[in-house]
Parts: sequence; C-alpha cells; structure tokens
Amino acid sequence: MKTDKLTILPPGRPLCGRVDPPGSKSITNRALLLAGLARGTSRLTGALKSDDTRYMADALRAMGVTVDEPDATTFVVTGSGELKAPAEPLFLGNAGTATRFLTAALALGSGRYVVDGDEHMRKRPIKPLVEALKSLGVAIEAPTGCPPVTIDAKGAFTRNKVVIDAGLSSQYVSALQMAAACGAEPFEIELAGADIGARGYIDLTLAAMRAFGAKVSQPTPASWRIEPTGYTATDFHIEPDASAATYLWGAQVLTGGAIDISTPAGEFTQPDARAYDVISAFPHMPAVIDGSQMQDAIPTIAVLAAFNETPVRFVGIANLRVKECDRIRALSTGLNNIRTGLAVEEGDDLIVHSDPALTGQSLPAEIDTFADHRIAMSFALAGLKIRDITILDPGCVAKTYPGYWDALGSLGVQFKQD
Ligand SMILES: O=C(O)C1=C[C@@H](OP(=O)(O)O)[C@@H](O)[C@H](O)C1
Ligand SMILES: C=C(OP(=O)(O)O)C(=O)O
Repeated sequence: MKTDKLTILPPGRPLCGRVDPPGSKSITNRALLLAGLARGTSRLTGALKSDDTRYMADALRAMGVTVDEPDATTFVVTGSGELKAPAEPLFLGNAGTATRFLTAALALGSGRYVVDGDEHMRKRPIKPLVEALKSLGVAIEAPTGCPPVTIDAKGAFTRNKVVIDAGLSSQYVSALQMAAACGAEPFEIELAGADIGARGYIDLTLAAMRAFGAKVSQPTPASWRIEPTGYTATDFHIEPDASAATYLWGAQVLTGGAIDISTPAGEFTQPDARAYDVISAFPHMPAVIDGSQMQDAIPTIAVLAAFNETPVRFVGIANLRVKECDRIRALSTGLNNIRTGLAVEEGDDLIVHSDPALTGQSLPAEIDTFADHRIAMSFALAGLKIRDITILDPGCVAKTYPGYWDALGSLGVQFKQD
C-alpha cells in the first residue's frame, strides 16, 4: 500500500463473502527457527509471508540456512544443525518474535552475533531475557535493555536451569524453551512470579517444538524440562492467523454480514481465537473483558466496544504498553480522536464509553497508527460504520497482514487514497 493515508468509505451494507486469512505469524516464525536449527530439509506450508517472517527468513539465510520459497505460502528450509555467525548484524525490523527467539537460540551458537531492529524494536524490552542468558554464562550485552543485543556465543550454557520473569513478554520463555533443546544436557526453565501473561503462546511453542522432535515435560504449572534432543527436520503445516481472523470477525458483526474465513474458531490453536466468543457477543459485549490471554485481539475488540450497547472495561492488558507501540495509549488516542471522551485510561485498564449512535455519523479523524499494524487494522473497522475515518501509514499492516486492504476490498469495501 503505497500511500500515506487511506480513508475508509462505509459500505452501508453487510459485508459478505469469503476471505482466507494469511498463515499464523507466531507459528510461522517458530517453525522457521526450528527448521533452521534442524539438520536436513523441512517444508513449511500455509506459512505467512510478511515483514516479520521475512526478517526471520533473511536472518536464517545470513547464518547459512537455505530458505527457498516455491510459492506464496511455502518455505523450504535446509539447515545444518547450527546457525553460523553472520558477517553483519541481524536486522529484524520490529519483529518481536524473531528478535527474542533468535537472541536465545544464538546464545548456543558459536562466535559473535548482533541482533538489532528498527527504531521501534529498539524501544521494546529484552533485558529479562538477556539477564537470564547471562545467568547461564552467556557473554551477552544489551546496554539499553532493548536491542541491539551483542552475543559472544561459546556453544553451551554453564548451568542447566534458569528462572525467567515473563511479565513483560511470554516470548522470553518461548525463546529459552526453543533454544534449550539444542543444549548438551536436560534443561529446566522456571517462571519467576505467579503466572505468565499469555500461556497460549507457550502452548504454541511446545507444540511446534514437539513437531520438530523435541521432548518437553512440565513438572509444575510454572516449570518445564527440555531434553537435549536438538531438532529433526520435518514437513509442517501452519494454520491461519487467529489475530488476523479477529478483524474479519469484527467486520462481520459490525456490518451484520457473513464472512467465511474457512477455519472455525474452535480449530485454531492460537490464543487470540478465544476472542471469537466475545466478538460474537457484539453489540452486547460484557462490561469487563480480561485481555491477558488474547492480548493481540484487544485492539480489535476495543474498537468494536465503541459501538457496543454498553461500555467495556479492558483489564489484564498492561503488557500492551510494550508491544509495537503503547497500544493502550494508541487506542485511547485514536478513539478520543474520533470523539472526545470515547475512551479513558485508568492505570493499565482501558475503558471504552460506547455509543451505538456513532454509526452513520461523519466524524473526521486521522488515526495515528504509531507504525503498529494492529492499530491500523483495528481502526479500519471503525471506518466501516463512521464516515471520514482516515488511517495514517496504512502500509504498516505489512508486518503481519500485507493483503489486509485487499481483503476488505474483496468484500466490497472502498477507500479514498490521499
Ligand atoms: O509468542 C508469540 O508469538 C507472541 C507473543 C505475544 O507477545 P508477548 O509475549 O511479548 O506479549 C504476542 O503479542 C505476539 O504477537 C506474538
Ligand atoms: C506484538 C506483536 O508482535 P511481536 O511481539 O511479534 O512483534 C503483534 O503481532 O501484535
């Protein structure tokens, strides 16, 4: 999408048709890494091709892994069982999964690796993971607590147990889990603190690891034991992206349409699929919604909440402040830009003071997306019901859903490009 601004023209009718969401970003980047760590050739089908997965694929290529792309949804990955130190720093854009996952995996490599990203990624915390790797004897530095991260890897951890605080990101745990199978002895990971923000992502990690031959047990609800199996190349099919599905579910309920995405909500293994029930309750969504186990769906649901019959308070969403942007602030800013008072932050809660009468009005608003794909895709839904909603930097959706605007267009949504 080569334009700075995109205004959505409300269709004025139900959106009906079929749209196949792209492959899961979370699962694709797990499968790419595990295939890159395995010895042999793996065929990944149903894969997402987007900025985030391209960064991961290019990083693997820079470390000696062959990554072929025979079609728009397939990666064929041939690894040697190791990731060779690259000549240049690895640039990973704002791909949190690629950045966190590779940081841990490279700690067991050999030589110097620099993991870096764009200006936004350089503001996203990685210190807990860096400190955990330091406790394992890894020579690793991240002076700002965010990328760039420099690793002087010597091929092994000096201890076989780590305690990790995953309060800011479950990706720290997933990263250690995936790396641990490449170690020389059984490894134990224990969560510091009570629970983890997004347990569903840990489940994705364990499922992907096991598909590539890892052996993982769970002695307690907050600890895992990983055997030193390494990874075995395999063919692996990736399910559609549940977070991407939420925008289509949202467009369906907002317009009273029928959008077939081929995959029933109950067949997704990703945590955001649980948003389906809440979205389906629209316009009678509950007064309090806990976002801790469906974090990436909260922008979608928060915009829907503006049109709900009753106000909605979002709780359990503190770590939305350290995603691609401060999403609580971005949502509050965008909703109040549409109409003052539509949203308010209370600590790390977000309250949306819904008003069904918004529908059909012209409320000219230029929505700052803060380079965040989910802010862009979510506020596009407001444009289905309110006239003169303009999305700034619409191309930022390429992070995980490059075909988003075409998908809405295929359902009959029209746009004005400035
Ligand atoms: O493990 C994953 O694939 C992800 C975990 C979540 O991030 P955090 O664990 O950093 O909250 C989620 O927001 C992100 O889109 C993908
Ligand atoms: C937070 C997200 O991605 P990541 O952390 O992988 O950059 C997201 O896709 O909403």
